[in-house]
Amino acid sequence: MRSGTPALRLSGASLAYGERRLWSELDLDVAPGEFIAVLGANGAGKSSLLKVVLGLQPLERGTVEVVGRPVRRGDRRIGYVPQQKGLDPATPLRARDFVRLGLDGHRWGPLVPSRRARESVDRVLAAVGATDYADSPVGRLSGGEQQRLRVAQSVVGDPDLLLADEPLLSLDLNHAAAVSALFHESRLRTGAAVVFVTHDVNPVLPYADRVLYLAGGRFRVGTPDAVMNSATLSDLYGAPVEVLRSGGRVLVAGGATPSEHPHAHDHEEAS
Ligand SMILES: Nc1ncnc2c1ncn2[C@@H]1O[C@H](COP(=O)(O)OP(=O)(O)OP(=O)(O)O)[C@@H](O)[C@H]1O
Repeated sequence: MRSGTPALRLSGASLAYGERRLWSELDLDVAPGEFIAVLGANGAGKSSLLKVVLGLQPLERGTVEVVGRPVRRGDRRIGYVPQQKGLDPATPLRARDFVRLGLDGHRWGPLVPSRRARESVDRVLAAVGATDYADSPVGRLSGGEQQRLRVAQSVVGDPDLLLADEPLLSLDLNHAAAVSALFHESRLRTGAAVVFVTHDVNPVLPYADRVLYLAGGRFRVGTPDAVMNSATLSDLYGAPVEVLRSGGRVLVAGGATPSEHPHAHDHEEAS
């Protein structure tokens, strides 16, 4: 990785499906090793943002680069945890082989046996608490067990950029904490940047350097304190939102519906 080059750079980026614009004029640099939480209501365009970075969805306007190069599909520099869906029960892979695909799934032919690869797989399996079911067929595992394997697969290849789409869904508290900590550990160890889509900021509050909050076509980006407060979110939603802090947790109250017709260029770096 070239030093000083952002792991992810979006410049003047707008995304639309037909007539419907999800967000626009998004400028965002994510530094190597940075952890950014992406929040927002259902349909705000969080998953779509990840699809843009994966080269699966073209921008309407603007540019997107991963470590200084335009995005392309199948970029091995990116680790990705897709939004949860069950694996086919008939999938014959064992858990450890599924994780191993994150190391050499792009190669044709049989997996190359190597001690280093095995150690890497064992390390991430342990980190997500999957050692006990490492040799079980993935299709027979529970949703949460499969989800932990997806997380392990995304980090095992030491990518420059980690994209995770609601990776804590259906995880119990202990495993959610382990998964958040694994992303944090990855960025410390390898300098990976982490873009973490979540409905709840609390599990990642200890790690998030910044929050990108999408709502009604607008956004705010800044430190968690700068974004997760009543004034900033009320302004973003154009309706009263109350942000409460209790015991180190952030609670967002208020049934705000983002404006369907946001003002043009209404976004800013919160400070
Ligand atoms: N390929 C597509 N074509 C047309 N519309 C799409 C497409 N993909 C997503 N959308 C729509 O764009 C909107 C944003 O979807 P997206 O999945 O990015 O939202 P999200 O913020 O991740 O939501 P959630 O929190 O529910 O996962 C949704 O209303 C969705 O129906």
